[in-house]
Amino acid sequence: MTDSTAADSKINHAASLKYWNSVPATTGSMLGEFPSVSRIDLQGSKTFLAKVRRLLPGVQSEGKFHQGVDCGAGVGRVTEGFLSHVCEVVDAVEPVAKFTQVMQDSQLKRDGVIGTIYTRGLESWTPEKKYDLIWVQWCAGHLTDSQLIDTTVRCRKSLTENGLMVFKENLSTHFSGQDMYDSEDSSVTRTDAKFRQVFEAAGMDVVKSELQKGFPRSFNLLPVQFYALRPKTTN
Ligand SMILES: C[S@@+](CC[C@H](N)C(=O)[O-])C[C@H]1O[C@@H](n2cnc3c(N)ncnc32)[C@H](O)[C@@H]1O
Repeated sequence: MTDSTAADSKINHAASLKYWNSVPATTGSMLGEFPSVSRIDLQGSKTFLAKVRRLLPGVQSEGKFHQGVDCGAGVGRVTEGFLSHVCEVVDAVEPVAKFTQVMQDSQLKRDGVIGTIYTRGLESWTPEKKYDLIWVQWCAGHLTDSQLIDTTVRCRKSLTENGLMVFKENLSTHFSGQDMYDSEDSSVTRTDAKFRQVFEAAGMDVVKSELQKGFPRSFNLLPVQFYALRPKTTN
C-alpha cells in the first residue's frame, strides 16, 4: 500500500525491524517476490562499477579495491556475489542480528574477506575506517531524508582520497512525482529529484548515474537507479 504525503516522516525504525525480523534470513528473502533478479542485479553492478572506474581519473581503474563496505547488507548477498570480487575486505552494516549472524558464520568471514560487521542501522553508524568503496543498496528507504543526508555526510568523510560511494535504489513512479511510503516494511521510495537533493545537501557530486537494465518486464519492478558519488571538490 502506498501513500505519497510527507513520505519520510512516516518512517518508523521499530516497524522496519519488525518486518525484516519476520523474514527468513535467506538470499531470496532480500529480494521479496523476485529472488531470480539477483543474478541480473549483481552483473549490472559489476558492469556499472567497471564503467565508473574507467571514467574517473584518480579512481583505481584495475585490480581490487582494498576496503569496501556493504550498507544495509542483509545476509550478505551483495557482498558474496559482487563486493567480495572487487574489494579485498568488505565490512557490513545491517541492523537485523539474524542477518548479520549469517555473514558472521560464513566462509567469507572465516577467510577474512568479510571484515567488521556492524549490527546497527545506517542512521546510527559512524565509519571508523577509510573506505575505497561504500555500497548502499535497497536500504536507503529505511532512513528519513535528514538521516540519509547525515549518513551520506559521515560516509563522505570516511572515503579514501579516490574513494567512491554508490547508491543503488528503487525510484518512485508515483503519478504525482512524489516519494512513496510503503507501510509493509516502513520505507520510502524516493524520486530521482529527491535523491539528487539529498546528495547535494550531503556535499556529494553525482559523477555517473544509470538505470539497471535487464530485469524481465513481466516482473513489473520499479526502476532501479545507480548513483556513483564523489565528494564535491569545493568541500
Ligand atoms: C531489500 S533488503 C536488501 C539487502 C541487501 N542490500 C541486498 O540487496 O541483498 C533491505 C535491507 O535493509 C535493512 N535495513 C532496515 N533498516 C535499515 C537501516 N535503518 N539501516 C540500514 N539497513 C536497514 C534490512 O534489514 C534489510 O536487510
